[in-house]
Amino acid sequence: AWMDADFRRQLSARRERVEDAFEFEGRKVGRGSYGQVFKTKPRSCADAPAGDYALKQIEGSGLSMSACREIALLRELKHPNVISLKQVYLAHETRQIWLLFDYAEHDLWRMINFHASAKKCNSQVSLPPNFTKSIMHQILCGIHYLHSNWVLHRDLKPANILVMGTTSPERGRVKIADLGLARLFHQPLTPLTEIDPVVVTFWYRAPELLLGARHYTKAIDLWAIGCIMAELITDKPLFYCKQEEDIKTSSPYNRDQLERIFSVMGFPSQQDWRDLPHLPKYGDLVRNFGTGQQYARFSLGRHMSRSFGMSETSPEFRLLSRLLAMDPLRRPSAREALEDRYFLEEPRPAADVFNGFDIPYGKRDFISDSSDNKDDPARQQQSQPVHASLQQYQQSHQQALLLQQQQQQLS
Ligand SMILES: Cc1ccc(-n2nc(C(C)(C)C)cc2NC(=O)NCCO)cc1
Repeated sequence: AWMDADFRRQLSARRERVEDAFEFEGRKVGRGSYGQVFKTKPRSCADAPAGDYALKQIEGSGLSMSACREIALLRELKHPNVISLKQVYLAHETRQIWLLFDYAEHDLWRMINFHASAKKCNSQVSLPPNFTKSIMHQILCGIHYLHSNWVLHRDLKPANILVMGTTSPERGRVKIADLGLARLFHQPLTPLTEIDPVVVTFWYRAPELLLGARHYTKAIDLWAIGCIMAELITDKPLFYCKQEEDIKTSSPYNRDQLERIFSVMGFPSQQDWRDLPHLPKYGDLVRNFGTGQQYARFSLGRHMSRSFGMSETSPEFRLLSRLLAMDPLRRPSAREALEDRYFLEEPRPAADVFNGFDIPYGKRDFISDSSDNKDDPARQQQSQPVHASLQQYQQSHQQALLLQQQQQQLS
């Protein structure tokens, strides 16, 4: 052994063990190919400040490439809208790696599902008028910070946008994370067969990626942010596309996903996207879609006004259509998006996206070990029956309303 045995024994005796410092038994809130995440509190003896933490046990053992990347990346990054790594624990006996993060009670995937269910049950959930604007502003601030540090996210989607809960001092603050599985491979053309066969959604993938672009770019992240903005407005994935379970494609070209994009956006003309013919899969595109005449009457404006009564002249729509430019060169940078009129006019974006309103969403459920991993959000399944938390919300909200009415009658 390269170190003196006695010295090693001393080090090992002094090393803080994660199980001594934190209580996490039976408090698993997430699991995927990346490992598993627990909601945890520091034990009284630990020197961590009180409050909830997320403890991530990284899959595999020893310093894997992905563990190295995650630690090296996160320890350099510090921004209010990016998840922050608090501590790293190396369990030498089991060669396990544990990462400690601040705990985020909510994420956009669960929040949007909650609103979609509420709409289906025709029950109203009250949210501040600047809710979407506040969330968009903080996502763009976080991505602007990452992009200025030359960090691309590569897998932005609602499940990766966390929001701090009411027990956190940062109530209602957005934290960009990567709970991911696509994080393991940088090349956009990695055959999905190599990635865990969990269903990967293409709904947020920019058209150039679907047409074989070889490198991720900042513009690819901005496209995904446009998709998230539309979903926050309508509570539906803009480019929702049914996909066969455990899609085992090795090609980046996904005809159904492209078809969905064209049926919302229309088909890009030569003027819209000059470099389109230079993309690797342009031949497949022409073979499958010809000149795209069948999409001539479709446009984002038509889709958003018909499906949501949104005006094509509103600042909200204008920013959305800038983010969803088919040609990546025409999409704004994060900074240009932040300077858009949408964020300058009333109501202004708020630091607490809930703006002091009650937070209607339930807490995360604990995952028992028996249930298979169908629960992880990457499968776009619901871990908690959303209507359960909806009922809780209605009951608590109902009581508050009754109390208010009684008080008004009394006064
Ligand atoms: C292998 C690996 C996995 C996740 C990350 N990663 N990257 C980021 C950004 C948002 C800074 C880009 C955040 C993370 N990691 C996490 O968000 N970890 C907490 C839940 O797993 C990096 C590398």
